[in-house]
Amino acid sequence: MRIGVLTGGGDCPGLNAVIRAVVKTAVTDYGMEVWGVKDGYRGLVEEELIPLGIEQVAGILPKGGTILGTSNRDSPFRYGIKVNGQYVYSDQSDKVLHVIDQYKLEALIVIGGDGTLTIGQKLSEKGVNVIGVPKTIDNDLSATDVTFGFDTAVTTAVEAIDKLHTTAESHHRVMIVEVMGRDAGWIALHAGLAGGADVILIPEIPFTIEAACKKIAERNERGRHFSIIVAAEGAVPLGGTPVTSGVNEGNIYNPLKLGGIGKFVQEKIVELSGHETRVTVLGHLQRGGSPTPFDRILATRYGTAAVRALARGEKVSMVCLRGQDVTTVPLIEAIKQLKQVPPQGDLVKTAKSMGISFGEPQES
Ligand SMILES: Nc1ncnc2c1ncn2[C@@H]1O[C@H](COP(=O)(O)OP(=O)(O)OP(=O)(O)O)[C@@H](O)[C@H]1O
Ligand SMILES: O=P(O)(O)OC[C@H]1O[C@](O)(CO)[C@@H](O)[C@@H]1O
Ligand SMILES: [Mg+2]
Repeated sequence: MRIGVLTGGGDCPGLNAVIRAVVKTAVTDYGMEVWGVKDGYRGLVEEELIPLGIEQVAGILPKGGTILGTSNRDSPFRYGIKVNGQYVYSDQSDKVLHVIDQYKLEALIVIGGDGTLTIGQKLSEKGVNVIGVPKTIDNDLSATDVTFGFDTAVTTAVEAIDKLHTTAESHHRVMIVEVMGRDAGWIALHAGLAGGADVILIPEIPFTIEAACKKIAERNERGRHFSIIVAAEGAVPLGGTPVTSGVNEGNIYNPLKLGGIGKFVQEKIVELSGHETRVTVLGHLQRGGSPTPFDRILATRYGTAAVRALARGEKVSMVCLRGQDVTTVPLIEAIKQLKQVPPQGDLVKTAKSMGISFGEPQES
């Protein structure tokens, strides 16, 4: 059996661990041949594929990023090419089928988030066998308990919060940490809880500055003249819209580049309370670096499970973690709905018991 593997969407730590596990399992356990597709679906349209053997994946387990490259723009169903500085779009999915045929690939393993997996589903409807592997630092895929990359991103954010704590305390400042999380506040919630934040702002719970300032004032009264606010980039002020920093050219599904919520909150806090405030935007630091042991293991389990699923004849599914077990779900189930933080869920309740404010209007 010959299979292809690609990585799509934003990169994250653990992609290489999946690629390694796919190749080692496919080659050693099943005698399969593996082809790596360069830069996500772009490589299938442009016919950029490389053979992947044991040698090619040696030493990549701890390496961040992806040896195959990735793209969070290229979809075969709406493929953009720049002509005279302007993107011109066309459906290149038949070209992709042709390339798959030419390389005699019997299946694709697509490692990505909701977008990459949705494209995988659409290709499967054209007859391609597709096994998805759920990746994203945002942890926003509902069919799995966890996506790989999330644990590393949270670890990076917690390290930053710990460091900001000491300087916040020394200078009696409010420190705002802006973390990623476009539609879901999982990184902010986990990092805020683990880092002992005072205020956590997430897309799922609209906030008011008044409530955040009340928390800061309460702390001041107790002699705690500093506070830590963790804000997800997609957090929304009550009655407002997310703060954006530009456009993602040619991306109709994610047309707006998020960013700037930290600065927005800073200006409002200074306006309302006069408290000295600083902002740190973690940005793509959260997507870089070596995966944590948890992510290395999860990614390895996902990679081996994806190959095993193909070997036992599965045609369109996604590997996922359910409790202690790695299993599979139909791919269509995996992309139905994003997983957001339940505002009444245990994690939010726990955070509230720790005195953490979510900036809810009733708090002010
Ligand atoms: N609902 C959708 N249907 C078809 N294509 C989509 C959809 N959503 C996104 N895409 C396309 O899928 C590609 C990858 O999407 P995206 O950049 O969101 O990455 P992803 O795989 O979802 O990972 P992540 O969002 O975690 O970075 C892009 O070309 C995007 O335009
Ligand atoms: O790399 P880009 O295009 O700036 O994408 C950033 C987006 O990707 C993500 O990291 C998801 O992969 C989001 O959290 C963030 O909004
Ligand atoms: Mg996406």
